[in-house]
Amino acid sequence: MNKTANQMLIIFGASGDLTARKLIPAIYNLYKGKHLPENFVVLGASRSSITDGEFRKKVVHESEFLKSSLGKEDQDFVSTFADKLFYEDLGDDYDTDYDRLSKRIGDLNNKYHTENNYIFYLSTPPSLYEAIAKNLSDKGLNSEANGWKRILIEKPFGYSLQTAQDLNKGLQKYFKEKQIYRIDHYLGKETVQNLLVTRFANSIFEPLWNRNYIHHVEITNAETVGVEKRGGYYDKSGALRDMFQSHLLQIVSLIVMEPPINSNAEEIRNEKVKALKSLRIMTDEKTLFDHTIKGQYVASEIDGEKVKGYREEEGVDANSKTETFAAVKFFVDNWRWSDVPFYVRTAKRMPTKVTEVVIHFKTPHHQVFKEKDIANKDNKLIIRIQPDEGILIKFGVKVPGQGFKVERANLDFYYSSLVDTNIMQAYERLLLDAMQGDATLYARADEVEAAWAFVDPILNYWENGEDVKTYGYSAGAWGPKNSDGLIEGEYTWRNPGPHLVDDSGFCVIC
Ligand SMILES: NC(=O)C1=CN([C@@H]2O[C@H](COP(=O)(O)OP(=O)(O)OC[C@H]3O[C@@H](n4cnc5c(N)ncnc54)[C@H](OP(=O)(O)O)[C@@H]3O)[C@@H](O)[C@H]2O)C=CC1
Ligand SMILES: O=C1O[C@H](COP(=O)(O)O)[C@@H](O)[C@H](O)[C@H]1O
Repeated sequence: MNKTANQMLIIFGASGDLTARKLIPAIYNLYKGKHLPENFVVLGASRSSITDGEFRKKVVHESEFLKSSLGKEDQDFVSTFADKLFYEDLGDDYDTDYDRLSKRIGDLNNKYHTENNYIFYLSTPPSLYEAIAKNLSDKGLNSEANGWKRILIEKPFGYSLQTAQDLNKGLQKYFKEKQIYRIDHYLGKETVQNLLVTRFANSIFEPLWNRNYIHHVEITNAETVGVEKRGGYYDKSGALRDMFQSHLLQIVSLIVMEPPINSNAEEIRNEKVKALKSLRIMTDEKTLFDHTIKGQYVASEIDGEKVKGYREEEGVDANSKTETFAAVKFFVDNWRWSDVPFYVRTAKRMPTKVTEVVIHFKTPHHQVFKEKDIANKDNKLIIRIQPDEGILIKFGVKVPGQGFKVERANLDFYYSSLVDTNIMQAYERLLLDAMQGDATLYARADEVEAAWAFVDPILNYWENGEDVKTYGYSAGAWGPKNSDGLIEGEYTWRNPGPHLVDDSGFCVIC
């Protein structure tokens, strides 16, 4: 295991949702699991005027997010952990505020011997990232002359290719690329990382991992929740920016990439960038019309309870055309993947929470046994990212008895069946990696830009195209009805669902 140096974590946006919901619980679990260095403190910063004690009360002692994961035995840990947390408020006058912040960092560093090693975690609105980086630089807090300095930013990394490039340039004025960590929490999920191991630590999959044997690739990311309290943010973002550009294209890059020469961060990221650059960019309106589907959930009942439509959600425009469902078909222009379609969909308010990758293998080129249903005849490798993390292989077996009737059987592996395995949550894993200076699971500037280059034309078309429609789907259904037709031939999504709205045709809501 790598050694974690003594250090300080400075969280900007410490009074916000992400800090309370994800960051502090993750740091607490690292503390409890003895992964933190001996000398470690957290300094929270934001404009809210609160004391160290009030901060500790909010994010530790009275935190509903921490409470839910605490057992009786945790009480001792909780108070010693809380003692490691501090808070400094920032007003709107950056000069004096950052002077004060800089002095506080220095004082804590001297008192708690954190050896001038600092991680600045920016959990603020993204519009502040560059300004914060500049302020830190103005105070010399980016200098590695004495101790290392890392800056960690949350998605979204831009709103388009242009804004992502501007953000990258803006940050790189003040921090070197190797100091910048762009967090994509899907890369912190064990099963996403396991995509690399499944492919490159086995000799049974990789020989088949190409156009000769794979018919198509299907990726589904479904959530049961709606936009919850993030309507204001989401309405300006939509599913394509919120999930597809980041998390889902990261998964795609791990499926598409060539084997890296070793597991070094730069080698893996070089291959991921090549993979993202090989996605065929869709430019003409006909292809964009045929290969993309945009949907939005409408009011419905789930288990007897009324559920709001997207347009009724707080913070959402009553005439919004923002998509809560996005499905895209695309191709990868390289030797390995030529002509293999990829189908990727993501949505909120679906019947179940699931993220999975399905590799559909081609059916045998000569039919020895007569099987009827082609969709059930193909071998499938299903990588369950969440929940029930694991891998399922579907293959044909003979039904006992006369003749050769073939049925699908399952070879099913569940991560939970591994003994003594404590699966770290994504934020724990990623924070620990950043603390140890391992950027393998962080997105590099060129990866982010390559993903935007693919997504930009779809967004432009969805926002400005003449024939674009936003199709309705009932909250709790598997998306708009016409999304079933996106997958060609005799195939469909692995879990096609009931289409509660207008089952006979399309329900267009714009
Ligand atoms: N919440 C989530 O689930 C996810 C969030 N993210 C990203 O994480 C980041 C934070 O999100 P979230 O916590 O939800 O947002 P919130 O709106 O809940 O929190 C934003 C924080 O930024 C602080 N802030 C605002 N202006 C300033 C300023 N000028 N200087 C310092 N601090 C400031 C706010 O505190 P104050 O008003 O006291 O200054 C608050 O603490 C965003 O970039 C978001 O996109 C990414 C994935 C998921
Ligand atoms: O980044 C985001 O991810 C969550 C889904 O994360 P998961 O780990 O629960 O799958 C999504 O709800 C949110 O809209 C998005 O910003």
